Amino acid sequence: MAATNVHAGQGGAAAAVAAYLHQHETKGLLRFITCGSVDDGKSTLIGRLLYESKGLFEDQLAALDKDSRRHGTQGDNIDYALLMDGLAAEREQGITIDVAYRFFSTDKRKFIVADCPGHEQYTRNMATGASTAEVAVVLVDARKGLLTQTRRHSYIVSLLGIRHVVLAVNKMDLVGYDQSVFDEIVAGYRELAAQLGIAHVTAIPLSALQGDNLLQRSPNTPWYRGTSLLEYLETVEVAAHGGAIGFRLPVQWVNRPNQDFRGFAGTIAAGVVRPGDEIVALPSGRRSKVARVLCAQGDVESAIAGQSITLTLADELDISRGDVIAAGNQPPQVSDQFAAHLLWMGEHSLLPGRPYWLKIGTRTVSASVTEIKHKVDVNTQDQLAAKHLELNEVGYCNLYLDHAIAFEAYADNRELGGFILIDRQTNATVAAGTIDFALRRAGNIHWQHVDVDKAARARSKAQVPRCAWFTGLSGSGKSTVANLVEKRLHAMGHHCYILDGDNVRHGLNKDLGFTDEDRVENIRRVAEVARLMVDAGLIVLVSFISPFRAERRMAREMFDAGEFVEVFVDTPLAVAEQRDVKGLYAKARAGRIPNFTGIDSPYEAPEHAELVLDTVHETPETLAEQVIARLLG
Ligand SMILES: Nc1ncnc2c1ncn2[C@@H]1O[C@H](COP(=O)(O)OS(=O)(=O)O)[C@@H](OP(=O)(O)O)[C@H]1O
Ligand SMILES: Nc1ncnc2c1ncn2[C@@H]1O[C@H](COP(=O)(O)OP(=O)(O)O)[C@@H](O)[C@H]1O
Repeated sequence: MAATNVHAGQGGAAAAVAAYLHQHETKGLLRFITCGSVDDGKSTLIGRLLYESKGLFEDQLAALDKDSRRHGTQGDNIDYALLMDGLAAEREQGITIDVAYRFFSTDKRKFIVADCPGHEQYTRNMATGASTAEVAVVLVDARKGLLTQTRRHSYIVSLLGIRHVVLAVNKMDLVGYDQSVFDEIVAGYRELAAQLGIAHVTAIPLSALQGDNLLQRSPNTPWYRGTSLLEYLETVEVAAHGGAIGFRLPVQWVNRPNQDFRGFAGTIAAGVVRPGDEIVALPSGRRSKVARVLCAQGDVESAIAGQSITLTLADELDISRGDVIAAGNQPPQVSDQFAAHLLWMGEHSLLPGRPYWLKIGTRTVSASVTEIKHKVDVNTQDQLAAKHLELNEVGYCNLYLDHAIAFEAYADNRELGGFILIDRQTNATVAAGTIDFALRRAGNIHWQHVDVDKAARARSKAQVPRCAWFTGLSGSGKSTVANLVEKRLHAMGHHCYILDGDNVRHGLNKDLGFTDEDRVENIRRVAEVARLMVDAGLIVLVSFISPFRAERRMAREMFDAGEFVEVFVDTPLAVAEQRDVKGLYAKARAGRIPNFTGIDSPYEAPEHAELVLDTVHETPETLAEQVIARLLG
């Protein structure tokens, strides 16, 4: 028996975990999570499991060596990934997760326990701990019975696809080992489990403190005929996720040491592979056959889920990191739109329409939530309307990706169905997600070919289409300068159009106000319109406050290189407020306009604008000339 301890966010874990797993290599591994609060006796239970199993050693491990596990390097340690894979990849993104991993083993199995504290940050902590666990031990205090937190934890357990739950009814000694107390709690829990779709529930009466039914059956509960907790953990059969589906290899890197060898390396997410198997590379859909399957020791006859391999193929296919090589006769789906659950972990709320990085398997693409269908009260599972998601909230959302990816429903395969969302400015992990299904409309909408293209339209107008994107505070001078620019360009015979916030908000965007989420949508829509206008060959002048960097960046990325010219109308707040052309600042200061930019709603100044206009020292005419020079240059 051996046990060791590692805290996520601390670590040096790579080497220690690798060493630990190697030492017990021949035994099966079970990952489980414990949920419940300290009051329920969770610490006692875990401590006792480790202690009573004898031979305990505890070892605090030094800080995680970030470099050692940077993705895409050859040095990625596979055993380490065993622990840190899946949703747990967020640690790399700098999120603080309060999950303690402990390791111990018996003669029969080795175990990794993710111990998540039950307090405040439960959602993201549990998401982290549960994302790789096969079993959840849900603790209940026999005196208190099922609590809101039992419901909450069980919901997250079910959401993250844990199929085996141990209902550990603890502190049985304090209710006199009364069978009726136990039976009542179990009956209540079975009802809950049925609602949540948890298939396998095993209830065990325990006293963590006294050791009843922990390692052996206790004489204090003669009416209980089941196994002890440890026996259960040693023997429970957990079918591998994705066992029924075909071979899937998310490609981690392409190994090309010389011209003669081109291998695709990664960890098998599901299924089995053998030389000669038909495969399909996704999302490209190209087909070939497996030539060789290589493990660390060299060529092998077959490899299975969980193993790290390098494949070579019979044909030269263009496959790169992030692609999925899959069984040719049983490929996963490919889509760019999904319905998914999101567990929001970000300090700032989720804003529909804002692009985030979505990381699934080894692939990273840009994605945004197009709609929050509802959020879920994690305590009651009630579905509530929502415009945004806050820290620790769970929402059911539609997502749109800028590239199609190979995926599987999370219920079928955690590797290809679980993802994280990453904030593009801060690189922090802001959500864990589970794919439910692809939206059918994704497959039904295709790009329609048109014969007259942007270049032809631009030629007929004898101009280079561009988008000048004016951003700045209200009253900074966006409209004034944009107007002058249009007037002059028009006089020169150019084809222009001004999209002004005030005007567009009277029509296309009249349903939007000034909350963060409405501003995100406001900018998304006008950026799409501007893009269409540039595609039509026009020079477009967008004059919106556009206060957030994320949306200005999104707008920029909609255009071809050189088309987007960000113009920062750089007027200090004090100056804009003094001008107060429309009297809005006075109203905002008087508290009559909530969420006013610069007053109680942020303005994030551009960091890399193509042009910065100084309206304090230059005249509008001079500034207009600067913009024109840039647009026609
Ligand atoms: N709460 C609040 N905050 C900021 N601005 C407000 C607000 N309420 C009304 N207005 C008026 O709306 C104009 C800004 O609209 P935009 O579409 O450019 O704003 S944003 O880009 O969505 O932030 C802005 O026009 P400009 O002064 O031309 O910038 C204001 O006149
Ligand atoms: N150098 C300058 N550039 C632009 N506007 C200026 C300048 N100096 C003073 N102003 C005045 O500032 C105000 C800017 O208002 P506006 O153009 O409507 O701003 P915005 O569109 O950014 O809300 C106008 O009254 C304009 O005359």
